Amino acid sequence: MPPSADLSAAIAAAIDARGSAYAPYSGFQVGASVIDEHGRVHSGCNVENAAYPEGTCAEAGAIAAMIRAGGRRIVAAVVAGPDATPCTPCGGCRQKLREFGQADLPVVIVGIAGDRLLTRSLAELLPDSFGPGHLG
Ligand SMILES: O=c1ccn([C@H]2C[C@H](O)[C@@H](CO)O2)c(=O)[nH]1
Ligand SMILES: [Zn+2]
Repeated sequence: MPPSADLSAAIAAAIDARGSAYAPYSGFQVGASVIDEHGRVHSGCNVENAAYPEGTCAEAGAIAAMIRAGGRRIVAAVVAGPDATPCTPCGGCRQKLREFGQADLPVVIVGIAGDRLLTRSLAELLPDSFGPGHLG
């Protein structure tokens, strides 16, 4: 787990990003953030589409922002859901996190006010996963 100051900043960024979510179809606004190997925080929100399957998750936005900024490793991730039920990442996002995170990567799920609801390692969320190492 990163220092609590860094984690606090990442939680604040995820909450802030949630406020930018474009979710007119589900009404389910999500924000996410990642801390990269340099300690920098990157965030994203879900962006839905009238062609429903084209919508993207908040985690994907945060990862895209990290890559754009030159980050290549995720040391912690935060997901901020819209209610008191932990918004655990979808299967696709678990795999996206796997590309840039180790088995012990902490994924912190927070509630409306940034209260920590659940913390799971990436290995817990995605056991026996397939990753870059499989390709040599
Ligand atoms: O971890 C999650 C779970 C759901 N969503 C989005 C996708 C869709 O826009 C809406 C409802 O599934 O929430 C995320 O962004 N991240
Ligand atoms: Zn997802």
